Amino acid sequence: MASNEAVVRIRNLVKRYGELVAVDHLSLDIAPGEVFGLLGPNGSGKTTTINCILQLLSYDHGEIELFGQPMRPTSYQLKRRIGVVPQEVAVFDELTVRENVDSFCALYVRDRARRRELVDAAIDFVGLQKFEDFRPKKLSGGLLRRLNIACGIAHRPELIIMDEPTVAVDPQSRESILSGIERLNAEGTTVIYTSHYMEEVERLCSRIMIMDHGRSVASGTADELKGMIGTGEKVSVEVGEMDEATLERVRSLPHVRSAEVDAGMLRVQCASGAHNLADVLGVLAENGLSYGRVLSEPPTLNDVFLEITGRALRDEA
Ligand SMILES: Nc1ncnc2c1ncn2[C@@H]1O[C@H](COP(=O)(O)OP(=O)(O)OP(=O)(O)O)[C@@H](O)[C@H]1O
Repeated sequence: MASNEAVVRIRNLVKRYGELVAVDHLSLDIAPGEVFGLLGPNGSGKTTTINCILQLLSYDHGEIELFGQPMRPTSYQLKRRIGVVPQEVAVFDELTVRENVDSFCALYVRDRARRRELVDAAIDFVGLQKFEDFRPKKLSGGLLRRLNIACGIAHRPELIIMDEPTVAVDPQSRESILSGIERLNAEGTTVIYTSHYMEEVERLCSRIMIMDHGRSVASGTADELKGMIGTGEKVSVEVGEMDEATLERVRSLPHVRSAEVDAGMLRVQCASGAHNLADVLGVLAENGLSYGRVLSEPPTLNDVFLEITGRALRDEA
């Protein structure tokens, strides 16, 4: 494969469940070494897209290529280059942690000595060394998710597809999962990461596609996506009391969309533009108002989703 050839290429993918169009003319290209994020609320079509890529679902229309070759249900040579971490934990209850990882790895690697090395590395990677002999039922939700990941990555795939791997995990396991993905990517692995957590996608992903109702509503880097909208930063200033006339002056600043005082904090939503924070503080100073803490938060991917679709990302989460 030429180094700049897309690892994943999708053109005009359509998947219907009866009347419902779950994926609606979706196209994307993922380059080698990217962490590509599919971000969207529940039901936006992320899992369906993944399952189409993996040929676990038949689809109505479109083309899917992996590593420059058409992906078919029988493309076993391509499938062995992919590691899948499904949304639902899929491990064998009767096997221990080590036996589980080994049995998934054995689907691709026959040599026992090599497999032992890979299984050791995968267990180390997710930090389950102390739990090697445990059966899944004895593991917490977070540890189970880590086992799910070890099973998906042990054979060292070039492309890893992770479908919401941090849903319902404790903060420690979440951090372990996220930093693990960063390490895999640093080693050159391409990753597709689906989530409805914008903070995770923003931290991990080099590019993001925001999905809604099976369609791509926007895609780009996090900065590019935020640059597409008119929403700017949220400025919060600890003011204690504030008179109505000064508040009105803040409201009349050119880039201010709304301003209100709530529990001693002045909260200002700005449109994108330069000097928003300085302008707000300038009005306070001119009117002799002293202030305490000042916080300026840039727009989030939720603001992007909200501005494009009129709904919050987590409405249905
Ligand atoms: N087997 C199925 N039969 C009918 N409708 C389905 C089926 N699977 C998914 N859907 C519907 O297709 C749409 C897309 O679902 P999908 O699971 O791909 O979304 P998602 O973004 O992955 O959401 P989630 O985070 O909940 O998994 C939803 O409206 C869902 O209800």
